[in-house]
Amino acid sequence: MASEEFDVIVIGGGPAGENAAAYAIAGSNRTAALVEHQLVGGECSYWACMPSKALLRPVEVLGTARHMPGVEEKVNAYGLDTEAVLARRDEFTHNLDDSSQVLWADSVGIDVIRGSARITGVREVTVGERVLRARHAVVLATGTTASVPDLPGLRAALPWTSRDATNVREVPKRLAVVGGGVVACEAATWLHELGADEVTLLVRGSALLERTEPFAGEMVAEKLRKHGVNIRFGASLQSAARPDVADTGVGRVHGGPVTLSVSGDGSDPELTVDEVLVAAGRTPATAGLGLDQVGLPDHGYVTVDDHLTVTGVDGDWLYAVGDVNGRALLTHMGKYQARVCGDVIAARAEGRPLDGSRFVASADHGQVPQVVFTTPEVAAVGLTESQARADGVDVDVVAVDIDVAGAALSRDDYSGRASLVIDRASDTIVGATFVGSGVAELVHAATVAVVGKVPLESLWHAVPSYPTVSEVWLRLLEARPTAGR
Ligand SMILES: Cc1cc2nc3c(=O)[nH]c(=O)nc-3n(C[C@H](O)[C@H](O)[C@H](O)COP(=O)(O)OP(=O)(O)OC[C@H]3O[C@@H](n4cnc5c(N)ncnc54)[C@H](O)[C@@H]3O)c2cc1C
Ligand SMILES: NC(=O)c1ccc[n+]([C@@H]2O[C@H](COP(=O)([O-])OP(=O)(O)OC[C@H]3O[C@@H](n4cnc5c(N)ncnc54)[C@H](O)[C@@H]3O)[C@@H](O)[C@H]2O)c1
Repeated sequence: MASEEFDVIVIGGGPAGENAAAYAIAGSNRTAALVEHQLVGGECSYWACMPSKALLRPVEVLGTARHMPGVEEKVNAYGLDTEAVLARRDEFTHNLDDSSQVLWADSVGIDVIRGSARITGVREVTVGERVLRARHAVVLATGTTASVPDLPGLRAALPWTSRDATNVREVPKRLAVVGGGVVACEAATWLHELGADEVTLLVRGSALLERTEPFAGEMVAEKLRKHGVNIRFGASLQSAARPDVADTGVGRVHGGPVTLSVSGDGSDPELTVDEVLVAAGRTPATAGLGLDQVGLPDHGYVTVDDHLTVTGVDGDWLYAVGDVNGRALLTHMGKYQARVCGDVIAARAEGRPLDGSRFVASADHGQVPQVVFTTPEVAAVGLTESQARADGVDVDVVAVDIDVAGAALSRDDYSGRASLVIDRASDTIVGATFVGSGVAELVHAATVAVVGKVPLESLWHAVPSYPTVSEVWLRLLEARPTAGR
């Protein structure tokens, strides 16, 4: 077996892995290998964030146009042009060709190695016949894959996962979606608009988007229902039967009708659909990765400290960034961790102390922003009221409808709501949630306030421009009894 040496070896070429490799060698003559067994760019670029947002943007634009006098008269008779929407999606995913990402890797001095990697010893990674040795660090960035519950008949029915939904080629007319989380809500939104006439969400809990403020899930549910999506809460999938299964490829209907057995919500116990999309969370891609070779459990999320160093392994050489550490399953958080991790590797390689906040992934703890691109959008950062109370924080909560001039101007049917969770002791915001059209771009101001621990007294002087949706900040501050008085 050939043996090669690199300063840094990264396993997994998704957004987290790419950034960890780039930061670890930036401005130095260190070498890095990035091992990828599918496409450089990872789940995000080809099967997750990029295609899903490319599919959702036209839905939002059409929704706005349909509520804008002067425009609505021109568009109301039409739906989306499915072919054009899918073609634009394919442009964003580069038709599943990663050559531009590989060129970028090359340009920053990263060697891309194709193949499936596994750890075979301390600082040692094996890819097929090649044994790679790391002088300084090995970074795990293998991400997650879609979880498909082990229910009778379900896996045999070849259900859709998020990859099929984002890479849709053939829109099923009757669709069941298992789950009520982010993937379920977003996918139901675009698939319904692209022509899935009968969409049923099977949600085992009692709310959508359970990790957000309750009003967010309620507003998304209300809008989905208004658009004709059937949401069954308390509905538990028991089994699936698909007599005519066909492996037609990603994004195509996988055979004949599927009959689902559903219990718990008192509604029809049998549901027959053309396709079932399982959106029931993620499984870390650690099975077979050789974690047991270094004394770690051989599956599950990999636990790290705030330097992204894997806990339970001596020598500070093994790191894990992105989805695989289970801290925050979001691209921007994986890339943030990667920047911290790369800086830590560089500092340790150069014998510099880890002095300063740049070397600590502090935002992972209660300061995570997220945008859910549903109709309406949900944008949130930090803690919800219930999370803050569970953490023992004494909080005030203010919530107002987004009823400002900027909102009314942006579309005629604007309806939205915003809330702040305020730590009474420090008079700072520990959480913020916005629901409404276009709120995706509103959340970063809240992130700055949360991370910067900006006192509300100071925020009173951060004057939102008129007429913008951001004016809701003023309404929120006014809604707090003592604000600015
Ligand atoms: C439908 C959907 C939509 C999403 N939308 C958003 C969004 O809008 N915004 C957002 O922030 N997040 C979104 N996410 C989450 C986001 O996709 C993930 O958080 C992100 O991809 C994680 O990046 P990563 O680099 O950790 O892992 P991944 O992107 O999963 O990349 C891991 C890479 O490692 C490779 N790999 C795995 N094992 C090995 C091995 N043994 N050897 C070699 N290579 C290996 C894989 O092939 C893959 O390329 C979405 C997720 C889904 C499912
Ligand atoms: N816009 C975004 O930021 C975005 C978009 C999509 C996905 N993501 C990320 O991807 C991750 C995965 O998304 P997701 O929607 O798959 O997961 P999720 O954790 O958000 O939701 C999973 C849903 O499936 C349900 N569920 C879990 N196990 C089940 C079972 N056995 N039977 C029936 N229902 C079950 C849960 O109750 C929940 O409703 C999320 O953590 C999210 O952060 C982000």
